[in-house]
Amino acid sequence: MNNDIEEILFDQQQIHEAAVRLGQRITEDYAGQKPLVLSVLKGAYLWTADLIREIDLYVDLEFIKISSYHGGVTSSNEIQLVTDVQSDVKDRDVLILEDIVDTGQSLQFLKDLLKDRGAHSVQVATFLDKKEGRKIEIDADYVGFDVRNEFVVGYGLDYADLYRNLPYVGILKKDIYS
Ligand SMILES: O=P(O)(O)OC[C@H]1O[C@H](OP(=O)(O)OP(=O)(O)O)[C@H](O)[C@@H]1O
Ligand code: HPA
Repeated sequence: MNNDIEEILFDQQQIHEAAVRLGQRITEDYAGQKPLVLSVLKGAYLWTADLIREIDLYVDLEFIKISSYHGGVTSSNEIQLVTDVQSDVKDRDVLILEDIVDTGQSLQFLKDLLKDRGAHSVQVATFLDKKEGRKIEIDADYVGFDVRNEFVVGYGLDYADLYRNLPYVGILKKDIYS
C-alpha cells in the first residue's frame, strides 16, 4: 500500500500539531458554548478522533454520511445523504468536521441542510483545504493544512474506499487511477 504513494505531504507528527493548533483555537472561540460537533463520514473519522480530544469544552458529537465521489477521483455534482444526523440541530452551534474541502459541493450541501433545519450557527473545521479545486465559492473557518491540487489519500481519505488507514497523507501515484 505504501508503494502506491508518490510523496508524503503530512506525517503523524505534523497532523498531531494541526489538531492541537485548531483544538486550542476552537476551545477559545467557542468558550461558554456547547457546540454540536458534526463529523462527516467516512473521511473525517480520524480527524474527528484526534481533533475533539484537543477541544476543552463540553461538546455533543454527531455523525452524518454523505457521498459525492463514486469510486473515482472526480466528484459527481450530485451529493447524496446516506446516513442522517440523529439529533435536532435547531438552534445549535454546529461545527462541521471535514477531512477535505475540494470542489466545495459537499460543504455547501451540508451548510444548506443545517441552515434549513434552523441551526443557530454553522462553522467548519477541515483537515485539508484544496482551494484550487473549488467549483463553489465557499470557505472553511478552520483549516489544518492547505493542499495543492493533487489527489491525496490517507488519514481517512480514500481512493475507491482504500488507503484510509494510512497514518499519513500522501499524493496517490497517477498510474493507480489512470
Ligand atoms: O469538496 P468536495 O469536492 O465536495 O469534496 C469533499 C468531500 O469528498 C469526500 O467525501 P466522499 O464523498 O468521497 O465520501 P467519504 O468521506 O466517505 O470518502 C470528502 O470526505 C469530503 O466530504
Ligand atoms: O484529494 C482527495 N482525496 C480523497 N478524497 C477526496 N475528496 C475530494 N478530494 C479528495
